[in-house]
Amino acid sequence: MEQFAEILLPLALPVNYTYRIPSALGDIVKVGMRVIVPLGKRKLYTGLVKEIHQRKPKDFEVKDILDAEDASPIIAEAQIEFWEWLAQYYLCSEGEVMNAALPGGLKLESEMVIQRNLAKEIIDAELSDAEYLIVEALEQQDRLSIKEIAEITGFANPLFTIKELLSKAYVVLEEELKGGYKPRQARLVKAGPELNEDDVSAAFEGLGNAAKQRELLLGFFQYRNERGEVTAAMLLKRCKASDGSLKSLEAKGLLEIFYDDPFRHQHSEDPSANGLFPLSESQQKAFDDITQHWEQPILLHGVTSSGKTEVYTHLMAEVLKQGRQVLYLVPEIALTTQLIQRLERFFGEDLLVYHSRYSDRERVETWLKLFRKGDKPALVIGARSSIFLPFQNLGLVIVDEEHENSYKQYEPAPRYHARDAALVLAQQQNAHVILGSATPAYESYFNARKGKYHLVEMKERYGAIALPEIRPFNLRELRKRKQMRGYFAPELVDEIERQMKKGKQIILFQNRRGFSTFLQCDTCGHVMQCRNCDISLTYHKHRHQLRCHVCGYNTPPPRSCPACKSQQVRSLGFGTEKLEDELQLMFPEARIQRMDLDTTRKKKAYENILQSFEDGDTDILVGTQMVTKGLDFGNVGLVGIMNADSQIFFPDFRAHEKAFQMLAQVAGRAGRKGERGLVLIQSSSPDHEVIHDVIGNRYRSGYEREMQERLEYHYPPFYRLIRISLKHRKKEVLEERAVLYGQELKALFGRRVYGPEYPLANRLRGMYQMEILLKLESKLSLKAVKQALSERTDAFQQQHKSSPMRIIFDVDPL
Ligand SMILES: Nc1ncnc2c1ncn2[C@@H]1O[C@H](COP(=O)(O)OP(=O)(O)OP(=O)(O)O)[C@@H](O)[C@H]1O
Ligand SMILES: [Zn+2]
Repeated sequence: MEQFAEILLPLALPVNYTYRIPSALGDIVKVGMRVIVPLGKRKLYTGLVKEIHQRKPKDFEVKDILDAEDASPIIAEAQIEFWEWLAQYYLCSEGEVMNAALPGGLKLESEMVIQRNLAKEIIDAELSDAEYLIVEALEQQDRLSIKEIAEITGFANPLFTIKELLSKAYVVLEEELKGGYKPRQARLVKAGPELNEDDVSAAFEGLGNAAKQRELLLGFFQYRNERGEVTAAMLLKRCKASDGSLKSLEAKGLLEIFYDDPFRHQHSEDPSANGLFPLSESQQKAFDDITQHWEQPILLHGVTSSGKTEVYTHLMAEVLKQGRQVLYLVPEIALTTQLIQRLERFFGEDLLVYHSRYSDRERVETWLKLFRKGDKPALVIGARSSIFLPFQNLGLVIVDEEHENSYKQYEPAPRYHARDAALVLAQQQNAHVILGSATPAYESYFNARKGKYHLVEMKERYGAIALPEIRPFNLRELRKRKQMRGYFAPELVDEIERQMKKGKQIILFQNRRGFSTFLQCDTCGHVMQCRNCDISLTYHKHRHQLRCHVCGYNTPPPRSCPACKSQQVRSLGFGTEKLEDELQLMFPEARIQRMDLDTTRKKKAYENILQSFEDGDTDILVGTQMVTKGLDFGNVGLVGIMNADSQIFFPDFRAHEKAFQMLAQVAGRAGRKGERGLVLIQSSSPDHEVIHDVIGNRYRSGYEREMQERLEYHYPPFYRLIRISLKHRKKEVLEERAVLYGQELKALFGRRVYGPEYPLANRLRGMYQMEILLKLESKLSLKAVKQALSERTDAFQQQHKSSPMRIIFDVDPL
């Protein structure tokens, strides 16, 4: 019976492709394994086997799988089901999901690289014409990938010819995955099949006068006695022998070279709760409540510093004890260094950390480690991409700070939300899920109120410390009365001074990086804009540059206005850089550190800034929203919010929700140990209801207000959104197409279609863009909608093939 395989290719193809499994590979190819397949005339791709079946495709000629790239699968079968869901839900191809899922080193555009074996001289008679062509090409160039060879020689499938050349030793394989990684493997030596260990003298006799080999064999026995394990490198060094001698012994069957599994040292100790902090009464209550109800997803709503982390830790220990696996998702791994160190002490070898900022090598290693654990207990702590890891016995998923936007991937597809995807992953693997936050996303809270999640609340801070006192200041009034000291209300300045005298630390929050937010000409009003984007440029003083925060374009600041040549160019608005400068002038003695994208690009930068704060070497920490994410420092007496307005008045339906979350979170960094903390908020509308809610710690009142609005204006959680971004380099083309496309969608979905409209910025990275928003009633079948949407879009693109407009779907956009 002929066998076929459905192959995932790392491309945005609408369907997966089917290939024949040639009989030579019949026993080798398995689901979850990487294979090499031809695509089009010349291209070779590495794809992943999704399914093996006997259904011969009817409407096209099937090509053969050329070779297998792995000896065994690299993903668990359960993952495929998850990938399918992601592709279907987020409207992208399974290949795109696979691309996002696999770490670079396991990626599929791998390229085998061939080199000429210079030790082997060319004997024409030994080579076929095809083989000769390749050898010749390699004489010209040191190394060639298979793809390159295909291009140079014009062979569609040079692979088999290359295999011949390999066996004839004309070429060698530099088997190198692009971006590549192979786990480090130790080359070890053990007794061979011909070695009779009961009578070793026979072996020595058999070696006759091959002195080096005798010495090597003797060395092997000695070494093995001492160490138990013999590495080839050490043995050769000790006996001053060559690899050739070792190979001769192997050829005689006396010794055998083998490669060690680098993960064999993994042993999972029985994880026990020993060493965990005992839970407080309210934590214990939450713990019990959770374990009694966790057949259902849990929403843990606990105020800042209520000690949610400790509750998670006990829950993790519980699940690990049951022999199952745990995924602990955090929005930003760099901010959890201390936590990781602590968890490492309890969970030891079972703890794995995964994050896209890690090197490829580290990520592949973690991936394979987890995969090889099979169904053994493991705890993974990681950022959003860790939902893709090959769990095979997932018992619990925790999504910490579940309201965080960083769980959403914007670019490229799949544009998934790790929290929502984690809920599905957990369901597929029959695992418990806990979403936790001091300021839950309104959608999550809505689900809890509706009974879809079980709500667990923690209303007190750990150690019964009061929530901080929060005082607002009216920027407009203070400016009018000319009382502001630079960007500071006088009380804020006084309070900073007082806190420093007390030996307390201070966090100042300004959600803009750079020096000034824009440069404007006083004479004509011209604002310096990015060349590629419809965005004003930010001035960065330390680098003396104007920079675009979207595309990275930068240029020295102009001496005069480019529009009217006036010299009166002013910088307006302020970012963290300027704040730091002003602060240093005001408090020359203060030790100030800044935490934003610009200061944390280097690998250890985050850790260093936080460590310095933790150690008390920093008095004032200035930062963007990075300082809001779950930081836990005991000595923060004061938090200052430099300007609450930009959050509150941002033109987005979630602005109030987000503003509340951000303000409440940053406020929550104050007074976590010992004394009650103080928070000062500067705003031009200090009477705004959002600020009132923050001051009074009234999560629910904002929630209820917003629910009214969302219902009325057709927003989530009552309606589901799909945002369709349309992009083109030419404005006219975009506008014309967008209108046509919009009409087609309106014919399908009627009044659920909004737009096309220009978003806040018309042009980003050199592309003009417009948006269409679909608002879908929650009772609508999302699957049917998506089906219709994909089909109509494909047809539309077919009709407008020349210079196509890019159409990007974002399901549940943020
Ligand atoms: N059972 C416990 N024993 C000792 N210390 C505890 C315990 N529970 C919590 N703490 C301490 O209380 C502080 C606050 O806890 P944690 O950081 O977990 O709060 P949180 O609920 O995650 O707050 P946030 O939402 O603000 O991040 C931490 O310093 C933590 O070490
Ligand atoms: Zn730009």
